[in-house]
Amino acid sequence: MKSPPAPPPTDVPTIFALSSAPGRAGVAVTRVSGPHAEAALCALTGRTTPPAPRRAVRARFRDPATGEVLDDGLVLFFPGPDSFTGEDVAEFQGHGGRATTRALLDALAGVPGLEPAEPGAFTRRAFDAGKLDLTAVEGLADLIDAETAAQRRQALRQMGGALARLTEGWRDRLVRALAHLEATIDFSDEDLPEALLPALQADVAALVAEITAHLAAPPRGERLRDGVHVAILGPPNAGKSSLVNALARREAAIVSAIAGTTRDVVEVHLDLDGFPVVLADTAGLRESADVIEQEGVRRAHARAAAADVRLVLLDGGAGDPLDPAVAALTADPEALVVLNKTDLRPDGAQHALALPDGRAPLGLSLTTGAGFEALLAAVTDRVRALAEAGAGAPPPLTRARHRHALAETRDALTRALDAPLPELVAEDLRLAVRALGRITGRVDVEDLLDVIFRDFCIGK
Ligand SMILES: Nc1nc2c(ncn2[C@@H]2O[C@H](COP(=O)(O)OP(=O)(O)OP(=O)(O)O)[C@@H](O)[C@H]2O)c(=O)[nH]1
Ligand SMILES: [K+]
Ligand SMILES: [Mg+2]
Repeated sequence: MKSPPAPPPTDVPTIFALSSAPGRAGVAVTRVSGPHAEAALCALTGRTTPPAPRRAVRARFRDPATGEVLDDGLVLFFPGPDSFTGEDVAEFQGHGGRATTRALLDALAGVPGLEPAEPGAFTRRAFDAGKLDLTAVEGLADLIDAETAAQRRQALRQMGGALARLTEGWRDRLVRALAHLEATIDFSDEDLPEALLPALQADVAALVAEITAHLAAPPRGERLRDGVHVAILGPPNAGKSSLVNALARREAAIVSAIAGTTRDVVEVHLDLDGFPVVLADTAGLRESADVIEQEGVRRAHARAAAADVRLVLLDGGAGDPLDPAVAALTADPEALVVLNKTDLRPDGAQHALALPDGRAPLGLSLTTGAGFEALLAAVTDRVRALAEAGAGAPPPLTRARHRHALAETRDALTRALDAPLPELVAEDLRLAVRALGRITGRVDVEDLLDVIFRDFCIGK
């Protein structure tokens, strides 16, 4: 049976921190959370009671020790449990200067029972109070870190509980199946529906199929969070570094007429139409006696293998652009093959080059700009297709830990389907419930008992 919620412990420290970015700004927001938040608000503003909940009121912030006025701003009070952390929260909105925020933080440090917050402490308290599950916490972190529009949308969706609802839905079904099975084991002398075990088998098999399909879907969420990796590959002097600079709109990589200029992998972060991209410039692929260049070529191949998109750039100024050193990469039907320097070809931008499989590479001249917009559109299309999770699509997994937990769930369920005894099936189902619960941070089994007692009313 569920015990009533424990009363809030009185010895939890009240924490405070600057919640807006430090430095010069119009406004700086400082938050205080915990049992002494109200006292801190009153001590710094000279009020005897806090303002009405969630109402901003003007106040002078004073150092309680000296009475010196530190700033003139707004204060708000969010009584628990209806606050971000679930505790009493006081918020000071002052001016965003370094000295001003420092003075306010020093004054708060002097209030009894207050201590500076560790990084993430407010969110940790929100999680402990059940205000946010782990996926929402991660969504919040991603939202703060979001650099592109698509990242922002994904983070907001996860923060809003899309992933939590999906996994909690699976978990509820699993908990129900497990509860029914536990009941057949523990109360086998009671009247239980005959068809329970076949129905359970069918439920578990359906869950395995759904989870397997979700795991098999391309890792869009992770790509959108971390960036789609695009590697630019090709023979020396094809213009790879020139292309990276053109896409980045800055001189990120060294360009020269000397073949073998680029040795290390040079990474550039881009925003292509709202999608984050990690573009990699690589060493020209060729046989070389130079050990440093050999290492560069090795790194280029490694990057090619790890990339989501391989862009193979051919040298249109070379006698035979279909360089044997890149034949394998060019033959990859997934690769985006581009013929650069069409300005040097007698057949120009409408080049007649065909790949061995009949495909025609996109033509490009970085010198004249011909074909650049089309290439940019082609790369953007690839990136969008890899990273986009449409509004109707199931919420993507955004972290490796989601994937691990889900794979563990599927493995346990698959074992359960083959387990010879109800007790062993139950054990595997329990492992699956626990693995699934790790995604949102729910690891309790209370709800299992709830289902047993609600659905069977055994021993009423
Ligand atoms: N004519 C012409 N020259 C180009 C074009 N694109 C690049 N180049 C020139 O080709 C030379 C090589 O360019 P890079 O960008 O250094 O080539 P890379 O593929 O990075 O070369 P490595 O790093 O040595 O493998 C430079 O002199 C560029 O200015 C183009 O479209 N037309
Ligand atoms: K070069
Ligand atoms: Mg280069």
